[in-house]
Amino acid sequence: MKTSIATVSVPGNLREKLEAIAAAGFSGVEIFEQDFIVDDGSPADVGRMIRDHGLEITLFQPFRDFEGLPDPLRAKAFERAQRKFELMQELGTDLVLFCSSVHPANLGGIDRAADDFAALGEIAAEHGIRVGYEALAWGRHVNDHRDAWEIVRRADHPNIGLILDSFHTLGRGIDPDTIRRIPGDKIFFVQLADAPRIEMDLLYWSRHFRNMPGEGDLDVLAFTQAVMAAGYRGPISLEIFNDQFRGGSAKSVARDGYRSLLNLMDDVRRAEPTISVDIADFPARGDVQGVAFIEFASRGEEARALEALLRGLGFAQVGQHISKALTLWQQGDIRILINEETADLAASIFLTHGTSIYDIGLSVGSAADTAARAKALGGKPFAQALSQGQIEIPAIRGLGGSVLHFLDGSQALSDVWTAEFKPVEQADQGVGLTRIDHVAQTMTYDEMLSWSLFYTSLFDMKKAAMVDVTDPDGLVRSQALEGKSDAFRITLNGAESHRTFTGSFLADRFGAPVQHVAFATDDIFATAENLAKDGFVPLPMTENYYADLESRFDIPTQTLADLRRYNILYDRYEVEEFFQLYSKPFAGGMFFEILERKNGYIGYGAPNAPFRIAAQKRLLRAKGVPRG
Ligand SMILES: O=C(O)c1ccc(O)c(O)c1
Ligand SMILES: [Mg+2]
Repeated sequence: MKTSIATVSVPGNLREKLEAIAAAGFSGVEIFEQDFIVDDGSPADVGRMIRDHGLEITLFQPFRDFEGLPDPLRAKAFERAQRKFELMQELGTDLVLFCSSVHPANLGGIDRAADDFAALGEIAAEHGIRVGYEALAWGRHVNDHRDAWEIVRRADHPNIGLILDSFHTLGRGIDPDTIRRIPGDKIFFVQLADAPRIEMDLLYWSRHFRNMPGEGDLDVLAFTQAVMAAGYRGPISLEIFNDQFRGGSAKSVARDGYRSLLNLMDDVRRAEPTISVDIADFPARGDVQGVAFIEFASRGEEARALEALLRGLGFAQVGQHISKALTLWQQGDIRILINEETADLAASIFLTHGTSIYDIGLSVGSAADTAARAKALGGKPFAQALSQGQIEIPAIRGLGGSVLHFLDGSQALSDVWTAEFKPVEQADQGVGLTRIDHVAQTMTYDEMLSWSLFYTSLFDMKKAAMVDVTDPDGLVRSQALEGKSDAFRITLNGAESHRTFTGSFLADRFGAPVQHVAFATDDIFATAENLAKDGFVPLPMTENYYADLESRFDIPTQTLADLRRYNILYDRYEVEEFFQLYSKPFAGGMFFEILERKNGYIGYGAPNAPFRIAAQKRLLRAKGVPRG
């Protein structure tokens, strides 16, 4: 299968676009005319440059406002078309996209348009060119692929075919299964785009908000299944108009595009196994069964401070690595590693960013399969030299350089804790923390789609609704991703301003660092009591907060007193209840959360977030940001 992307989807000048597109793994490219015009090379030069990148020009586009015009406009449109055919010959491509006319003088009429295309087909044939007709969702008379198909059918010319674009079909709410009745050989080209479901003018929506398949809310899968079921076997191409992408990095946009396209085509063959999809086989999305470990890069004083914090939270040092400066801390099913190595990735991360979580271990069904899928979708495997006695654990680079390790129940991997670590202390009950409820990653707002695509293409995870969290100094958007079971949840927090608590943490980190980890307990009051005995001081909440809780919810007097006493935050939805408490920020803005979910509460306490952030900022402003 030819994988293709339109130049308009990728930022940069034409050369930068081509470089990124080729590097991401695409085999073809749609040349958006503007991108060609702004280049200073001749058509032949540009064509050569594209082929030198190992890319084929799959389509030249768009040609606007051709059909349905009265003379002399009609004659002028034919003349314009002829010039573009000549240009295409020099560029070295034979397929052009004509989009349905928005011209005020367009007279309409299916047969008039069909006659225009039949006549155009003759000229196209003389130039060895094929013309594909696409219904723009906002076309003046033709805005539905079924009408565009009727025009192509009546034009009845071998050089005239149909171009389908998922946005125009799905954006208008047209049933994609209507594509199944179109002969596949008359579909000349297929463009894909997704988009978030927002009520707005179609043209504006299309030109500014499209995104990669899987990043939005449209049923691009059903559309692509229909196209393939119709017998289409040409290039599948991404055509994404998106303001954010235009200002982003060419490399990342192209990489996300490739990931999204392969992920989608894999979904197509799994959803409808009778469809043959010509891409290499790779394993299905895995189910994540939980967070097996989180690993800090730290050193010296900062590492001692972190150890003290972990002890205060009830963790015991259960292991010392047999050959590395690596300690293992445990409570319940929670494992935390502190890496003080001076020569590997942990070292370089500590030196540049201070104490950070740089590695997350996930428990999956098959570690090898998960790593293979990640690689097939353009992910980079991660490997460091193994020290003596170390087990090789499959790992990949996350976006932005962090690391994900995969553990499973296989003999070799499940032995890692006993094989690689010498016992130090016994783990006891601690303060009652049982497991990691979620890991919260921080990123710029622009990176959120990349990360949600990264996780949802790799794992069986669903996106929860986006939540706005207000910080005194800006907005933070929060998106939760959840596995099939609730064993693995991750929240992506996108900061738009560096003055937010999230944004200021991000400013001196790299990639999309973990800012907080939430531990679950089955009894938060008992845990809080244990913590108090151990001298742990939680993030203090204000009296105003508790007065407001009292006014909003009917809370028994004793419970309310306990919430106040232990600085526990509270939320309720019908019978579902949620309790949270926080550590004070450490290491430049990281923190731990302790939570209890009751009666199936599935959220993250979003109503409490502004109060928690204000409390964190109050502390930081009072003391400056302690690093250790
Ligand atoms: O927004 C547009 O004008 C436009 C142009 C060409 C396309 O293929 C398309 O889908 C939209
Ligand atoms: Mg299009």
